[in-house]
Amino acid sequence: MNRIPTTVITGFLGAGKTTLIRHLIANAGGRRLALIINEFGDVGVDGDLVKGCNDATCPEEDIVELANGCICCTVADDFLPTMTRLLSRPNPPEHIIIETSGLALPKPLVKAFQWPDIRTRATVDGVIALIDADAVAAGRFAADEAALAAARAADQSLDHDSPLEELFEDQLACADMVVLNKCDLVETGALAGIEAALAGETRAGVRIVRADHGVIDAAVLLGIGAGAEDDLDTRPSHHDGEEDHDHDDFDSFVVRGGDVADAAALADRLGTLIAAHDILRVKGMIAVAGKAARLVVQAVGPRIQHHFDRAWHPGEARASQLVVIGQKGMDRAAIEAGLAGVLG
Ligand SMILES: Nc1nc2c(ncn2[C@@H]2O[C@H](COP(=O)(O)OP(=O)(O)OP(=O)(O)O)[C@@H](O)[C@H]2O)c(=O)[nH]1
Repeated sequence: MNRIPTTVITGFLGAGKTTLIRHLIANAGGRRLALIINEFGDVGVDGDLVKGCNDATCPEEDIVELANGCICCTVADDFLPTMTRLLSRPNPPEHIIIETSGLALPKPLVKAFQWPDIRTRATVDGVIALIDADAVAAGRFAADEAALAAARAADQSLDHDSPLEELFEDQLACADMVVLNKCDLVETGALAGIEAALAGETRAGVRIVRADHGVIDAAVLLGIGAGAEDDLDTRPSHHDGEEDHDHDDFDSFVVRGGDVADAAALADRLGTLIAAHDILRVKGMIAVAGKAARLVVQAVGPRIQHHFDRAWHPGEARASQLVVIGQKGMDRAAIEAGLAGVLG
């Protein structure tokens, strides 16, 4: 029986997973795709952005959102039933793409493909780890050795690396292919050094491919034929042997508002708040006063981008909402207060 190939796209918050998937859908070479999109925050922004593509290769009914928690922790409750439903359709997709949340560990998801109900009908064609070249160059995943030493001194039982570093390593160690994305933001001369460092974290023989805006040929990404669920032992994780893991090191909340009078002032305020607080990622949709289109706002680390993506649909409530994801303990009240003045 032919098993449906499934590609798992992993990568830290804001690495460019949704951007890559949008390009893949638009250039799928006629393959009928289904998409499972997982997000850490309560509001599904990525699903909305991908549905906005309106591409016949991946119609809206073939896009399933699993918001509200990382897929690695909701495997049994959310992922397995969703996958079973997709596989049981009278006309199942030819290839399934799963976008994990930026904080998800890929290994528990791959392991789910060993479940009896799934393993006869689907296989993991490949795990693709997206790496934000700009963030690596800025040292955002490197451990803050001084802070770690201080934390260990305060708590003798602390034996793990920084949460960001551990996630980064887990995602790389599970990969069949690494995409070094956002190369446009880094000096070309620095890329070879980044690649050499990444190669030290991957399994032997894993290819590293450079990209801007996730532009990679579908033939490179799909059809790897890895069968990743069959060689999990070669994919080490910091959480091997643990019954359970959590994402306690990270937190997220949603800030809502109405029509925003001044989008530039909002971006400025976001920049100030990101610099002052432990914010890792902000994304959402904004209603701008006097504009028929909605503004998509994206912040990855200190870099903030915004663009109008489409007109508000008739009957759709004009509303502004931003998902904020950061390190545990970020000052939510101060961030909310900071945004309140500019969020309408
Ligand atoms: N300059 C540049 N920006 C990029 C590139 N790829 C993605 N971006 C931008 O980075 C931001 C985040 O991209 P997404 O595709 O949403 O990242 P993601 O990995 O899906 O984010 P999460 O789902 O929140 O983890 C967006 O503003 C993108 O436009 C790239 O290669 N170069």
